Amino acid sequence: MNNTPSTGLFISFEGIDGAGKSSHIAALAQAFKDAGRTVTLTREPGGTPLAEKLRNLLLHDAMDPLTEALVAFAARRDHLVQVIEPALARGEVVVSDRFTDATFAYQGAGRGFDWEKLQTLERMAQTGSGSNAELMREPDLTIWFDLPAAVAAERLAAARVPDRFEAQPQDFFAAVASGYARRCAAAPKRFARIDAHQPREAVWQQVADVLQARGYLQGVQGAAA
Ligand SMILES: Nc1ncnc2c1ncn2[C@@H]1O[C@H](COP(=O)(O)OP(=O)(O)OP(=O)(O)O)[C@@H](O)[C@H]1O
Ligand SMILES: Cc1cn([C@H]2C[C@H](O)[C@@H](COP(=O)(O)O)O2)c(=O)[nH]c1=O
Repeated sequence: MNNTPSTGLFISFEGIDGAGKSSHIAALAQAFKDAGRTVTLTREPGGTPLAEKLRNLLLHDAMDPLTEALVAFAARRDHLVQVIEPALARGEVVVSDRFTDATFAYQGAGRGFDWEKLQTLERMAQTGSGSNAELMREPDLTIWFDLPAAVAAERLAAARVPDRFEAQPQDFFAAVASGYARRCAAAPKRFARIDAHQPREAVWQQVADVLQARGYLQGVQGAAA
């Protein structure tokens, strides 16, 4: 079946490390494919060869908060120009594991970097990346997995060796979560808050309900693995 519409759809997933986004992102991408859509599944920082190199620096090399923000936005600009805008122009669904809200949450609320300067960088990096020079590209929908920092820490302790961010103390993640809450309050139409402190099936049901309520996907089946 090829019912690809002429306009694309851009969905980002956000949340503190360990909030449980990963398996649901894959399941959502599959649900769109089952509905006949072409999906570009991507992530930030990353998504292009250059941005993946910048990701490696961001996750493993010590740097000050402004440098972190500049690296994140440099990676984002390349990702937008090389991958996201072309996919949206082809009418695809772009599903990204994190986007700009992560920079506000981690570098802004987490590291304490100036919120207004981040807004300036956001406008610079996300304007004129596609065919419409005036447009500041933002996701059509941001699915925010809200989970207490203490619960995320328990989940991650059992899961994997931490990178530079995952090794931060719980206070840092509580601050990051407050950054997401601030972005959500500023853009309530774009954001959908998911209560991620639930069993996987219940979390998936919330994601499916959001997609259905917004008319992006009907009759979504199947819980995330
Ligand atoms: N609803 C859930 N209940 C309990 N454990 C969960 C749930 N969802 C995910 N987990 C577990 O928590 C850990 C972190 O999940 P996951 O890697 O999906 O998080 P994430 O948000 O993608 O994290 P990151 O952004 O750091 O990559 C994994 O071990 C996963 O199996
Ligand atoms: C986009 C973005 C990400 N980060 C942080 C958030 C996470 O700790 C890592 C990415 O790891 P993940 O396992 O792929 O979630 O990077 C950041 O600090 N700033 C950003 O803009």
